[in-house]
Parts: sequence; structure tokens; C-alpha cells
Amino acid sequence: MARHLITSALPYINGIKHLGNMVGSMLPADVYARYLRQRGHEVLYICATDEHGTPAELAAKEAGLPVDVFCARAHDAQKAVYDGFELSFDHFGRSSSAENRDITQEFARALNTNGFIEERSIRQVYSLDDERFLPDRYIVGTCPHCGYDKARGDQCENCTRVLDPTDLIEARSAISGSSRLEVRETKHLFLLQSKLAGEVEAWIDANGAEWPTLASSIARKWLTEGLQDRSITRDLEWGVPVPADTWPELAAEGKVFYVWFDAPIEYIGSTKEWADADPGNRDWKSWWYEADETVRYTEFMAKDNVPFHTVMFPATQLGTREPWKKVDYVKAFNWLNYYGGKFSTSQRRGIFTDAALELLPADYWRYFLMANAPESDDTSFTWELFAASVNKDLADTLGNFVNRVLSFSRKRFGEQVPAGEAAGAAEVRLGEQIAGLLAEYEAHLETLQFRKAAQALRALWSAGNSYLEEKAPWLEIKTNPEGAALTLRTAMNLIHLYAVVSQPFIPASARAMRTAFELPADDAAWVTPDEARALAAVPAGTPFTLPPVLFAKITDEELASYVERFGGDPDAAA
Ligand SMILES: Nc1ncnc2c1ncn2[C@@H]1O[C@H](COP(=O)(O)OP(=O)(O)OP(=O)(O)O)[C@@H](O)[C@H]1O
Ligand SMILES: [Zn+2]
Repeated sequence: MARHLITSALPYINGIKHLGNMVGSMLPADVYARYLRQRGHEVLYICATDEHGTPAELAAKEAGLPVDVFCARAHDAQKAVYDGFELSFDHFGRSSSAENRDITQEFARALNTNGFIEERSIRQVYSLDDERFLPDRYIVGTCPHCGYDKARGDQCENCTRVLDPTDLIEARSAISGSSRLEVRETKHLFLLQSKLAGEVEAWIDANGAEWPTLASSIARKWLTEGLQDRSITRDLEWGVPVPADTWPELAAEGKVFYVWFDAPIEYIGSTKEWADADPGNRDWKSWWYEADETVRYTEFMAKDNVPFHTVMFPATQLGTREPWKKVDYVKAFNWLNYYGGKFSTSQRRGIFTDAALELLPADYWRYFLMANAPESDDTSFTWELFAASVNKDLADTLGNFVNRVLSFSRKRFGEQVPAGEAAGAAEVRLGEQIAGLLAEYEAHLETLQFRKAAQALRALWSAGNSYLEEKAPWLEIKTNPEGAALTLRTAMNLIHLYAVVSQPFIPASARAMRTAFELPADDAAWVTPDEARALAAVPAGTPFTLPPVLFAKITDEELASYVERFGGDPDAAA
């Protein structure tokens, strides 16, 4: 058995995430973690909120709260939604933790000792009224190239030219609007990534061969364009402080590390938070430091995060000259769009995870999002597609099967699984088919191909319906009750098998299906090929109950009201 370390890209703290964030990072990681646990592997699934940086400070200011109070509340609010989605984190930490502060500072010291950090003076814009240095994107003004009057200090979004804040005409602070700005000289720490580029490339050559193209092509592109030295400190109040023992002057000036320096380190920090929560029983180091070859580390993220995970974080780890565990497999996603356009947090466009849960149970979203995950391309959420998929796959194919089988059997044979005849040719054929589909499903999950896995799962559900149509127990009962009992017993075994293998995708419904049967010791362990073929794990005589309706269909009226409430096709509306 392997030890699987799994992380999903850290959700940023400034607000509740949308369905794009969910399917691009946390949800697929959860499906994979659940699958591996069920197969008997040791799994550690780690995530956290990413709490530092200017947007967090600004969001706190807007909420009228001190930034630490704001982050604590926002963390709890996100955690509540993830609990609602049944994300099975072993730990959901906070990048503002003491653990992350200590480890981040350790990383910086080690990089410095090895000659990969340099102090450099840079010229930066200081706002007299805000009493702070302004990050480039918080300076706005008129673009010298196209005249657009809301260009940002790093880029003009109108003509897309890259800018320097001092290029802007009539520059002002995006925070206060004040134009009392001046350029001041200030010192920052630079990570000398250029010195590590060769090592990172060699590491990718040796380890990136099996990554999906999306991940490896982005990594290569960054290396080809040349790895630049990068400023890793900022003038903010909220962040991991530069350690005073190593950089007394910068520490006295209140410099903190840049959020992208400490965020990936929080994968380690959060693991230590997990260990510190149960001292003596949990060991974080064996996962991260001098980890042996039994540890396999898989990261989940969408494409914008790939450079940080495949190039910059590995460079940081390599530069410490310490045996930190590096990623083995990078599962990268494209975008989930909302009717072909971007989900937007700032414009509140699309569906947010809290609103989704208020509308419908988590399993509806989990199934749809994974079955339509943006793996090889961007994909779109539309309410029409969502309703069609819920109604057909979940309500008709799976839910209706469960309900039909259990209610008919209860009506004819009472509240125990009936015995009936011994399995015949139809059951042998069905067993072969199920074993084959199960092998396909497993192969796709092993290789993290979630859309294909969802297709195989759907095919498993459909096979039950075909079998039921073929045997037609509602007719069989009239001429051969023992034959009908066999059909129903076999179908009930399918329900139990569905409960076990659907668990990674739809955990709540899987629980409802599994607990319909009163089995003495049912640990929900994975199904073996022989068990799939035999379809006899639930023996005759097992008491069962009828679970409440698993999936309600989305009516045309509901569909129309969702489109109305959330906004549908922007082009159709225009
Ligand atoms: N539309 C999307 N589809 C898939 N993944 C996405 C999408 N938008 C963001 N992500 C991913 O979600 C994860 C968490 O992102 P984060 O909290 O930083 O939000 P973000 O990238 O700023 O998104 P947004 O700007 O839309 O709020 C990251 O891995 C990011 O790449
Ligand atoms: Zn411009």
C-alpha cells in the first residue's frame, strides 16, 4: 500500500468560492482521496485558506474588521461550505498559522545560507495619504499608450501592454484615490531563481514525464522564457514577517514575505498543524522531510496556478538543499466557464458554492461538476446541461433503479432480500459486464481521468437498468416468482455495489444506498473483481429499508427560476 499525500490549490481568503474554483482544485482531489482510502491506501489530504496579501487586507477594510478577525471568520465560512460539500480533508488549515510562519522563515534562512537570496534596493511608489507602499496593481492612472484612464500599474487591461507604475499619467492610489504619491527607495529580498533554473529543468526532465500535457507544457514554457529573479517580500502589515535574526533591518521596517512565497509552503505548514492537533500520534515529517519512496504526492490545481507549483515552488524547495518532498504528479485543470464566459468573483457572475448548497444537495453538484470537469479543455456550466444531467443520470438511471427495485421487492417479498433461484445465464452475463466496467472505472480513477471515470460509473448504473428491463420481474412474478426473486436479489446486489463504488463521487447518496441494507460488518471497502462478478455480497434474508428519494428531478419551472435568479446565457439576454 502506498502513502498518498494529496493537496489542492489553496482557496484565497477574500470570499466564498465559485463552482469553477471547486472543480478546478478541491473537488477532484476529494474524489481521488476518497477512492484511494477505500482501496486501502494511507491518504493524507491537506488544504488550507491562503490568507496573506493585499486583497485580504482590502477585503478586511471593506468589511470594517481587523484583518486577523476578518480572516478567521472568512476561514470558518469557507470551511462550513466545504463541510457541506463533504470534502474529506484530513486537515483544512490556515496559511496565517504559527506553523506556516516558522517553516516559511526556515525556508528563507536556508535559501539565504545557500546564496539564493539577495537584498536589493528598488524604487517603489509610496502613498503619503495611505501611509504605505503600494503594490503595482493598486496604482491606477491613464495609460500612456492608449489613453485608457483606469490602467493599473502593472498592466493596461485595455491595450494589454505591460506597464511600470511610473509610466502612468495622473497616477493615484486605488485604495484611497489619493494622488499624493512619491517614488521611494526601499530594500527587498529577491529569490535568485535564475541560479536554480537548470536544476528545476533537470528535475522536471526526471519527474515530469507522466504529468498531463497541460501541466508539463506550462512548466516548459516558463523555463524556456527564462526564470527571473523575483522579489519575495512586500510592505504589508499582514503576512509572514521577515525573520529579524537574519535580516534585522528589513524586519524592523516591517517587511513580510510575498503571499506566493508562503502559500505553497502552507501545504507543509498545514500538515504540521494537523500533527500539532494530536501530538504524539501524528507525524508530519515522514510525509514531507526525507520521505521514502512509499510516499506519492499529487497536487490539484487549475492552469493559472501551474507555474507556481511546477517551477517556482520546486525551485524554492531545491534551493534549501534539504530533502523536502516534491510533487510526483500534477493534475491540472482548464477553466469551468459560466455559459462560455468567466466565472467572476468581483462581478459575482456565476454560481457560488454557498448558494449552490442552499439550492440542492452536494451530490447533485459533485456529480455534475466531475462528469463535466474541464480536463482536456475549458467546459461550460449551463443550467440546461445541469438539469438534463441530474434528471437523466442521477434521477432516472440511478435513483429510479434503486427505488423501483426496493419498493417492488418489499411489496412482493417483504422487508428482507428474497432468495429465489440460483443465478442463471443472464446473471453470469451481467456479472461479466459489471466486472469489465468496474475495471474500466478503476483504471480511469488510477490515472486521474475523472470525466472518463464518471462515464464508466454511469455505464455501471445503466447496466442495472438494462438487466431489469431484460428480466422484467414485474412480469416474471406472474409466471415464475422464484425467478423474479432472483432478479430482485441480483438487482439489490447491484445497488450495494453502486453504493460502494459511487462513494467517491456522491458520498451522501452512497451512504443512503449502503445503509438500506442491514449487513453485519459492512466496512464499505472496495469491490474485488470476483465480488463484482458474483453479485452476492448481500445474501438472501438481509433486512432492508427503502431510503428516501435519492434524487429529485429538476422541473422546467425550477430550471427557469434558476436561470432567472443567477442569469443565464449573457448573449441570449443581451
Ligand atoms: N473558472 C475556473 N475553473 C477552474 N478552476 C478555477 C477557476 N477559477 C479559479 N480556479 C482555480 O481555483 C483555485 C482557487 O483559486 P483562488 O481562490 O485563488 O481564486 P481565483 O483563482 O482568484 O479565482 P477567481 O478570480 O475566479 O475568484 C485555483 O486553483 C484556481 O486556479
Ligand atoms: Zn493602454
